[in-house]
This record gives sequence, C-alpha cells and structure tokens, in this order.
Amino acid sequence: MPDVSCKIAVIGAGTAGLAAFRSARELTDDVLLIESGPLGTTCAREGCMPSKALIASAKVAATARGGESFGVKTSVKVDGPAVMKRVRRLRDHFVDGVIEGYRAIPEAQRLRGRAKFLAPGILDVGGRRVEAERIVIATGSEAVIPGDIAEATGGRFMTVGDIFELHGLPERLLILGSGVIGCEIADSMASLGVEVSCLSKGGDISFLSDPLVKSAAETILKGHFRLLPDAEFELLGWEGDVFSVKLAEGDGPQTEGFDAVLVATGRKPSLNDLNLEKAGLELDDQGTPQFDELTRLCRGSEDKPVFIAGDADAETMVLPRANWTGEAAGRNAANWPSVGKADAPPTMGICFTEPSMAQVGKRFSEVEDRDDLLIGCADFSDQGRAICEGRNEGILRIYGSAKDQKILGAEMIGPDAEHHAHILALMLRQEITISEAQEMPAYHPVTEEGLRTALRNLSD
Ligand SMILES: Cc1cc2nc3c(=O)[nH]c(=O)nc-3n(C[C@H](O)[C@H](O)[C@H](O)COP(=O)(O)OP(=O)(O)OC[C@H]3O[C@@H](n4cnc5c(N)ncnc54)[C@H](O)[C@@H]3O)c2cc1C
Ligand SMILES: NC(=O)c1ccc[n+]([C@@H]2O[C@H](COP(=O)([O-])OP(=O)(O)OC[C@H]3O[C@@H](n4cnc5c(N)ncnc54)[C@H](O)[C@@H]3O)[C@@H](O)[C@H]2O)c1
Repeated sequence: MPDVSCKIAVIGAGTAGLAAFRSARELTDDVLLIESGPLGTTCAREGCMPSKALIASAKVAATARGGESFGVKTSVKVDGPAVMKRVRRLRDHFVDGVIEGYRAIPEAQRLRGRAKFLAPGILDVGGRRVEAERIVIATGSEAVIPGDIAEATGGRFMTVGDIFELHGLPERLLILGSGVIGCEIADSMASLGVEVSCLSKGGDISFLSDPLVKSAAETILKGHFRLLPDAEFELLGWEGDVFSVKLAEGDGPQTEGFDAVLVATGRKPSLNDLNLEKAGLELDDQGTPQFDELTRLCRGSEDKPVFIAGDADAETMVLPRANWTGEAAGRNAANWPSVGKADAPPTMGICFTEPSMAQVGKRFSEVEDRDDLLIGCADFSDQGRAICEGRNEGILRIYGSAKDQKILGAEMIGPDAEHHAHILALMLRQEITISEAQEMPAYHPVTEEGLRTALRNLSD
C-alpha cells in the first residue's frame, strides 16, 4: 500500500507549482502539493521582489544625486545597512504573504519533503511513498556556477540570494555575468555608490539581441558602472579579504582587487534530485524532459502523465511564464486525458536597469532573416518629454512583417521601456495590423510619442 495516493501530485510550491495546484483544485480536490524548501517562492525570497526593492533605493539615490542639473541641490549619503534592512523587510513581507496562502491549503493536500521518482507515477518524498495518477514538475531553477569560478574563488562567492543577506554594501563588487541579474544588480549597486565591475563572456547584455539596441545599452550602462560584456580576464583568487582579477583593458593587463564577488552566470532547471531517469520520460542531452509547449505534457509519459511548468522546463525563466505554464499544467493534469492547448501570452522580458531594457514578442535574432522584415525605430535622445526629465537616452526598435502586415516583436532600452513593452504586448495579443497600431493615440508630451514614432516608421 502506498503511504499516500492521489490523482495529481504537484512537485514544487513556487509560482508555477502554486498556479498548477490552484488550477487543478478548481477541477478536483484530489491534489497534493509537495515542497522541500523554505517556502515563499524564488520570486519573493530571492528573485523579483528583493531585487526590485534594492533597485527602488538605487533609483532614489540616483535621482537625488542628479538633482543639481534640475536646480535642486541635495547632499546624498547612502546608508548601506538601512538600504539592506529595507530590502529584507520588504522581502519578508512578500514571503510571509506567500506562506500565509500556502498554510491556508488544507493539511491533507500538502506534503513537506524532497520528491524523487521511484518509477512512473511513483514518488519518494522524504521516505514516504506517493502514488499519483498524474504529476506536475514545477521545481524551479538554480544558479549555474562554472567550475573555473568555483575553483578560483574556493567557493567564496555570492549568488543573487546572498546579496540580499548583506548587512551593508561592499566597496568594490565584482559581478561575473552581464545577463539580466548581472545588469540589474550592477546598475543598482553602482547607483548606491558601490564601485562595480561587471565582467562577462560572449558579449551579452541582458536578453538583447538587436545589435543597435545592445550597443545603445552598452553605452548607457558604461556610464553607470564598468561593464565589459566580452572581457578577457583571469580570476587569481582571494588573498585575505581581497579577491584579485587580472584584466586586459585599455593599455594592457592589470590586476584589480575586490571585496565581494557575485556570480550571475545563468540559471539551470532544478531537476537533479528528481531521479528523472526512473520517470519514463524522454530527456534531452542536459537531462531536461521534452515536452509540448502549449499542453505542458512531457513526451514519453502518456501512460503515467507528467506535466512540466515554470523555470524547470529550461525555457525563458520569468514569472509570468511560470504562472501561465503552471495554470496550463494543473488544468491539463486535472482534465487528463482531455488536454487543451494553453493560450500563451506574447513573450516579454524586462530588465529593470535605469533606464529599463525590454523585449516583447519575437526578438531581433528570431526575425532578422525574414525577407519581409520591417523595422521601425525611435531614438529617445531627441524626445521632448524625455529631454524635460533628463532621461533622453535609448532606442526602441519594432519588427513587423510586410507580408502579414503584423507586428512581430520589439527590443528597446530607454525611458518607460517597461510600459512601452506592455502596450506592444497588448497589440500583439490582439493581433492588430500595423496600420491599426499606427493609429495609437498619444497625449503630449509623453514618451509614448516615441513608441508611436517607431510604429509609424515601420518600413523595410
Ligand atoms: C534575482 C532574480 C530576479 C528575478 N526578477 C524577475 C523579475 O523581475 N520578473 C520576472 O518575471 N521574473 C524574475 N525572475 C524570475 C522568476 O523569479 C522565476 O522565473 C520564477 O520565480 C520561477 O518560478 P518557479 O515556480 O518555476 O520556481 P520556484 O519559485 O523556484 O519554485 C520551485 C519550488 O520547487 C521546490 N523544489 C525543487 N525541487 C524539489 C523537489 N525535488 N521536491 C520538492 N520540492 C522541490 C523548491 O524548493 C521551490 O520552492 C527573477 C529571478 C531571479 C533569480
Ligand atoms: N527582470 C527579470 O525578469 C529577471 C531578473 C533577474 C533574473 N531573471 C531570470 O533569471 C535568469 C538567470 O539570470 P542570469 O543573469 O543569471 O542569466 P543570463 O543567462 O541572463 O546571463 C548569464 C550571463 O553570464 C555570462 N557568462 C556565462 N558564463 C560565464 C563565465 N564563466 N564568466 C563570465 N560570464 C559568464 C553569459 O554570457 C551571460 O551573459 C534569466 O534568464 C532571467 O530569465 C529575470
């Protein structure tokens, strides 16, 4: 006899798992939510929310520091311990909110422990055997630590969650990786007065793929902190409290010292402990299940269905996606064998630097080879409202199809980019034509006039 048997077991009580649990429970009470970690979700505990709390303090510091050019004089002193205390207070508030919701779930529907597959449809959870007719994997992701970095630092480095545990700000911070985490933390720490060097490999700046937008982003961010997206460097190691790096920049190699090291070199799905080889699933070379994007059903699992959602699927790791994939997985698990295709929203990425970077729909790299490609551009350096506010930097590029007369996507950095991305996402969602989009109303003076300019000059 199994210790527990249920119709649906959801592994992971993060954003995706909670969404799967909720949508399954609308259709059946026989759902079990399994969680091994500290609860509270990655988003609230070490992701979206504490990072945005840090960024909020940074924005206040940057605005205050820039006051003089507006005729407003202030003397700015950043109180590092107070900044970090606020970050933790807000983080705890968000985490507590999630935990409260978790505790409201009837006890019979939740189980604490690390799940691993014993066989298709059978899990071990901390020594208890769970038999489930259908399973949802929503185990999230974890930081990737390249071997050479682990070796050179002797394990003495921070990942992003550790940053929020700091009780003060470091003087000289080395950030490895100029992806989304690297850019957000580098930009905010620099605004808070930390001397930041962000060194990366491969030339990436967050998720940008459009060379013109990327080049604008590089120029803007280089004005805030030292950014070398494709750096030549050698990690020398710690000597006492100083971590040394040999760096080729300008006149030749030089050695520099840092007080703290943040590794932000990417994330991978947390699947290692799941014993997936016992689950009867088709796995790729990395050990990630193969699945259908819109039904979330894992290939090879048709007898004992397994669905996957959130960061665990190794696709774009952002919260809105964790939500919709979780909902779709939970709904299809409950409705099995009748599975429906999810109505996936347009992809969106926002990197909360100042100004923010954004991507919506298809990225440039996905459309650049089209022979009917239209591109519309707006340059914010000469944009009225942005000039008034001293935020006149950045560009926005929109991609369209001449054949279908549809908007395909956009990439941008500039004032209010996060909001422009949302307007474009709505247009993509509603599948309006380019000429309909060009009728977008705009008040004056607003930065949305820049967005309208880009729409109006969509041409080949
Ligand atoms: C620093 C940072 C900033 C971010 N900022 C943003 C942002 O601004 N906007 C945005 O949209 N996205 C952001 N993200 C991404 C977003 O946080 C994630 O995409 C999202 O939280 C993923 O949710 P999830 O449910 O897949 O994973 P999680 O929330 O990590 O949930 C996975 C759960 O599974 C549990 N688990 C794992 N293995 C097992 C097992 N074997 N048995 C039982 N339980 C298990 C874990 O303990 C965890 O609770 C950020 C991420 C980071 C790291
Ligand atoms: N605002 C947001 O939505 C938000 C914020 C933070 C994180 N996230 C999510 O978290 C995920 C992980 O973020 P991330 O920034 O860690 O990953 P990332 O994949 O965005 O960037 C990793 C960067 O590290 C570089 N790199 C890899 N190996 C390296 C090495 N050995 N030395 C130096 N650089 C190296 C890569 O070239 C890349 O630029 C993102 O994909 C994103 O989906 C989202």
